Amino acid sequence: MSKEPDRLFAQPLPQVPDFAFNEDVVRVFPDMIKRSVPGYPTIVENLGVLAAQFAQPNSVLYDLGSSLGAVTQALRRHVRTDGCRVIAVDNSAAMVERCREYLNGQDSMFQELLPVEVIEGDILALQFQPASVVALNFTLQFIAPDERLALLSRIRQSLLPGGALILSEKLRFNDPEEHTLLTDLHIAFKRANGYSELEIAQKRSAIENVMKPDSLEEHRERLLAAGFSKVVPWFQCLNFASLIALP
Ligand SMILES: Nc1ncnc2c1ncn2[C@@H]1O[C@H](C[S@+](CC[C@H]([NH3+])C(=O)[O-])CC(=O)[O-])[C@@H](O)[C@H]1O
Ligand SMILES: O=C(O)C(=O)Cc1ccccc1
Repeated sequence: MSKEPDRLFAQPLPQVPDFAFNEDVVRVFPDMIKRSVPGYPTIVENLGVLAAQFAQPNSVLYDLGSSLGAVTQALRRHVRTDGCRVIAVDNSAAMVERCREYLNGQDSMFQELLPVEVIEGDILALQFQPASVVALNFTLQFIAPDERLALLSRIRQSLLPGGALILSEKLRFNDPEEHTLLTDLHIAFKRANGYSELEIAQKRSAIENVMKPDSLEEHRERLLAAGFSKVVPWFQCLNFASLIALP
């Protein structure tokens, strides 16, 4: 994994452009996500453990919005179920290119890993195959809000009995006091990880047009509307959470 530190927003920018998953972001992404998302390493590692409980023989495990394939690597490390394969999908060409390199690296270091296919494409246009695990690890928040229900409904339709969707997201909170407290604590987390006030402010303005978090209640309602029968939060650290949704 690239060890390059994230300094993308360290210098004052005359105008902060909208955040995009381009080559500059790809270069620093492992550092950026670890220093920006409290609990990220715990979520990724445990996603593999969870997936192993839901994986069904001869089915697909999807990693949607796979970025550099951290979730895909965890799935391949933990799932041993017969006939499973991983399909990782991302619409950033720069992410997909580097993801394939990292997965080749994983293949050369470990034996008996699940087969994997990395697709460069829009998850909104994907034809889903029968799946036992679908991971949306901090991806749904980048999908246009009016597309989210239809996507979750298609995922629900593709899920096999015994399978699960694992959905991780940044949350907003309807209670203003709770929202402010957890947002301030998230800023303190970023500061503690070496980000300056300028970096925090410029990153915030870069993502505010492209990343639209929902509340836990909105997630639950929409997942039920999409046909899921049960929604179980299994992790929360500050304003970041991960949910298990059962078909
Ligand atoms: N419509 C779309 N179709 C496909 N990919 C998309 C789309 N929209 C956004 N993406 C992709 O979703 C990913 C979101 S990052 C996921 C982290 C990863 N899951 C991880 O566990 O390391 C989250 C973050 O950076 O906060 C990016 O790679 C986008 O290109
Ligand atoms: O950086 C932030 O404040 C975030 O909310 C998370 C994030 C992490 C990586 C890319 C975009 C957003």
